[in-house]
Amino acid sequence: MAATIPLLQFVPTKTFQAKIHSNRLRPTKQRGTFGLSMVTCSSSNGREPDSVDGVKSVERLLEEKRRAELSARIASGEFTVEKTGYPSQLKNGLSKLGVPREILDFLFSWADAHDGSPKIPEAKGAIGAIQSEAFFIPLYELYLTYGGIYRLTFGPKSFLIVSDPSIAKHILRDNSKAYSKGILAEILEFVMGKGLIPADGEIWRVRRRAIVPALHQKYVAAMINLFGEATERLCQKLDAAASDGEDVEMESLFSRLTLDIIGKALFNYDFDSLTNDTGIVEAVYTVLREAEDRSVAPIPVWEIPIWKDISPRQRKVATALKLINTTLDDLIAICKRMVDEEELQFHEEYMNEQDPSILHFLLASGDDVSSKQLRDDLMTMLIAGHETSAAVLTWTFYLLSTEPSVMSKLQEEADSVLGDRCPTIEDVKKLKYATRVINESLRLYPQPPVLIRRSLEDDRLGDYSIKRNEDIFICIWNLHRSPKQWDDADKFKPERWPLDGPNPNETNQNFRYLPFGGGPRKCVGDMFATYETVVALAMLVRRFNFQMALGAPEVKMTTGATIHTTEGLKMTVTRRIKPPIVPTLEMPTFEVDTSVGASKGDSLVGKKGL
Ligand code: HEM
Repeated sequence: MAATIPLLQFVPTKTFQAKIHSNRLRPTKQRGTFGLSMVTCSSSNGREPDSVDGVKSVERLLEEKRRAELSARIASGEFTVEKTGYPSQLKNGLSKLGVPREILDFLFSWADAHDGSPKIPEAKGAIGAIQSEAFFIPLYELYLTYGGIYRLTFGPKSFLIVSDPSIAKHILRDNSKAYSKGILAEILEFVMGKGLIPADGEIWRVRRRAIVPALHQKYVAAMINLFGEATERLCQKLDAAASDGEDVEMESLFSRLTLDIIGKALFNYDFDSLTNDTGIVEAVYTVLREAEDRSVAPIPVWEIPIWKDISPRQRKVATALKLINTTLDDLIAICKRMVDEEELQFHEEYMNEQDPSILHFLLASGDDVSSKQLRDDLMTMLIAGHETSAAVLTWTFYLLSTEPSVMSKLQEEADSVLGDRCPTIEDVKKLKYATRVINESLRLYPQPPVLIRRSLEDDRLGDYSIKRNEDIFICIWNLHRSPKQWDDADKFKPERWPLDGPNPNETNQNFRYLPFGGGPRKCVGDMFATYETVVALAMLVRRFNFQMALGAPEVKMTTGATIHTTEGLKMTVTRRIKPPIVPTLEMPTFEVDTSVGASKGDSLVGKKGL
């Protein structure tokens, strides 16, 4: 099944850049991950020599021309299938299975006669002719032409692309029982098993009911300290880089930051990946990359039994998985012993102060589940809560590098709310602008950019009838960037979310904004992730200035489960000359740590004098 996804590796037009983002998004020829896409966003942060601008504007003109040509080709119907493809495909499929032609003719003529509904607009798969490889960019182009639902057909395979809020609401919330995770579950099975993300049906219901209570308010509040401590470790790394005048690659640092956080938060394990790159950390990355690569492989060779034994890569994956599983089994065993020795009084907001992890909560709650299922759930949350948050931070810092005025406002807020302290839950609630920056970053760079579903029964989507077994992509990228839904859709504008308004979510935005999905399968870690990214953002910007590094490679976008960069986010980090801090009554005093150099004030983080 994974082999179907690379078929989607088509298009992005170079011309798309001006449309999508004022910072010149541009496609690349590099391979995408998770079958999705790749574009580049050149990000020089205004530091390119002037002469380059002339070349860029010629390039831009050429790209606009190419884009106009693409639009004209779409409009001319070149990619449009005249007749609905589904019944004929189904008919052919059944015919190949041996169903007699006469019966099929009778059935399909009856169905046609009784199906008064219009046919879903269809784009056919000669799309490779457009010559490009990014995924959601052409999906966006086609959305502008075909509207909120259209079918994309590649040879024998077809997908419904949904970019309409009310249809998204129907699939995700109103009729969610009629949809499964489809392809996604198939791709992720080897690593997540029957964990919460791929699981469907009864297993999902039972596991969701067990896991959601673990992320209660008291737990999330306790995590704020963990976010602060982990970010402080990152600050120390950046401080050293600032002293040495070395540029830093922020994407990999964010990936490590969030891995360290999620390891502690889930099973009280310190990956310490900010300083350590071997063993279990390497194993986690091996497995993650494999999951992404499988989704774009043309042939699912890993399903050939002998391949597992002879392919060095597959052997490495198997070894990595074994190490992770053994580590998780050990952690589960250790935690079980702790719970057995504990004087347990389990209640709704139960939390063990020494080990506030989700694993501890689950075991203490008497969660009656096999170690394998527990492992699947932990692995699922490890992946779900790691790359997503890292990607949010990466793209937020990229966006900030393009809008210095937003950065200044953010720093002002961080200075006045946090001073030199490690954030508390009350602080985080006051970091309203930082929260809006994260909300807006998630609008422009949704992680993941598409949600995958498969229909389990016939249904109606808007004006259209669909049959069971349709593979569906709910294109959050399109929803979040639709000019129908947003003013200045491509502009990074945290101000679009009023500071005194509610936190934007799928409900109050009527499903045009879905950073954490919606309906029963909505992310269980939304609050956790929001606080995590707000804490990291505020702590980093109060202490450092960030600029795209001089001569850094263009920031190019490639999508896996989340949107990655292709060559990292290389930045120059400098310590801020700090403004005076005006103490407030709530603010504790601090001991001065004179052991640290130029940013002495910042080294006080977490050292409360009172
Ligand atoms: C900024 C960070 C995050 C983003 C953008 C994000 C986004 C999402 C989205 C869009 C979904 C819905 C998927 C779908 O409907 O197909 C989802 C599901 C999920 N997320 Fe997150 N997530 C984030 C962080 C986390 C964290 C930190 C955790 C765990 C602590 C987590 C655990 C999960 C789980 C378990 C599901 C599956 C829920 C279910 O199917 O019942 N996520 N996430």
